Amino acid sequence: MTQLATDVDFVLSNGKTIPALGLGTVPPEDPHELKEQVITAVKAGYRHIDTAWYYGTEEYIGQALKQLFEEGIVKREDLFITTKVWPSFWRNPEKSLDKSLADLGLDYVDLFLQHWPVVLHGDENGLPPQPRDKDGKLIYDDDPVSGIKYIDAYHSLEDIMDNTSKVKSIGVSNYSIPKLRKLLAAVRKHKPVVNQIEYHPLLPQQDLVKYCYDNGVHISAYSPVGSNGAPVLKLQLINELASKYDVSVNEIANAYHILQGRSVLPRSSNLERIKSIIRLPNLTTEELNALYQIGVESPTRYINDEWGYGLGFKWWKGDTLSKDFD
Ligand SMILES: NC(=O)C1=CN([C@@H]2O[C@H](COP(=O)(O)OP(=O)(O)OC[C@H]3O[C@@H](n4cnc5c(N)ncnc54)[C@H](OP(=O)(O)O)[C@@H]3O)[C@@H](O)[C@H]2O)C=CC1
Ligand SMILES: O=C1O[C@H](CO)[C@@H](O)[C@@H]1O
Repeated sequence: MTQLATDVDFVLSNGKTIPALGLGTVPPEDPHELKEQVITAVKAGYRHIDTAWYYGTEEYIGQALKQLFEEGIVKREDLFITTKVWPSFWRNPEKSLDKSLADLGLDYVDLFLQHWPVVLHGDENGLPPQPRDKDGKLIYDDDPVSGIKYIDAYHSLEDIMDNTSKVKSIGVSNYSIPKLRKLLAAVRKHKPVVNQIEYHPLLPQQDLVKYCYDNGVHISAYSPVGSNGAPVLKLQLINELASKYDVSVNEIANAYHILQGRSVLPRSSNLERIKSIIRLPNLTTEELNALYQIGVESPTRYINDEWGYGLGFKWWKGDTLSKDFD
């Protein structure tokens, strides 16, 4: 019998567990749809929801959670909820967290992530999320290459861990090896337990994954099918494996991560899809390696946001900074 992805958990470096399959919540055109997506996912067995202040979807997730708790479908402690602080809110991550908690209707999150190792010039409410000068250029609060204020922002997450009960664990997202190296050297007490990054067969980045593994940082893979348009699902090998194991292409894309110890965060507006992509086919080591090899020749990153320039990632479209950035 095929195992279920919803039955798999991983242990983080602080001893807490993270469910392998998490629902992504980047907003669809109509963010109200998130409520039904979350209810559908939890009823199908998902226990992990990935969100962020930046997505503007937390109030709809909160409505779903309220209903699920009231109906007795799950209890708060059954779920693993992640939220994130956006770069423009870097001066006061606790305020960002408080807004997220209020919208989610929760008194704690399981994981609070620094969304990017970048500091943007927002006001005390993190607005605007993308501050720009009159020429349309992003306004940073430091130089994106040499500045280390992103580490100050991480220290604020450590303070929240120490002084409140609003988070169970803290971590990071979109950290490259050079950024992570600097952060790990500067951590006061609470190492990041997770690095959430784009990862799929068209974007192999074993060096970053190995660095995280060696340092006890769990990888959560975002955009597992390559985001909008789902380019990963068009790969011939993914389709062949789906036929061989009699599962959907999405389940192969998820299994690629889960079988290698990474949690994975698929998103869908299609309720049938959310429900049906929970099987975990037992791919062989050779098949996992073959999936990895697909992108080695010409890797493609689909989340190439401007604030990712110069962070030391390989293959960032439009990034003119040196690959040897440190
Ligand atoms: N930390 C970070 O900076 C980031 C975190 N994330 C997190 O990761 C989550 C997932 O990443 P995301 O970029 O949203 O996208 P995904 O890689 O999960 O792709 C979702 C898209 O793929 C489509 N899709 C999925 N399956 C199929 C299929 N079988 N056929 C056709 N289309 C399909 C979906 O369409 P449909 O709706 O029709 O199913 C949707 O448009 C996010 O929602 C967010 O929670 C994402 C980006 C950055
Ligand atoms: O989490 C995120 O989602 C958006 C778009 O997918 C990206 O900018 C951000 O990091």
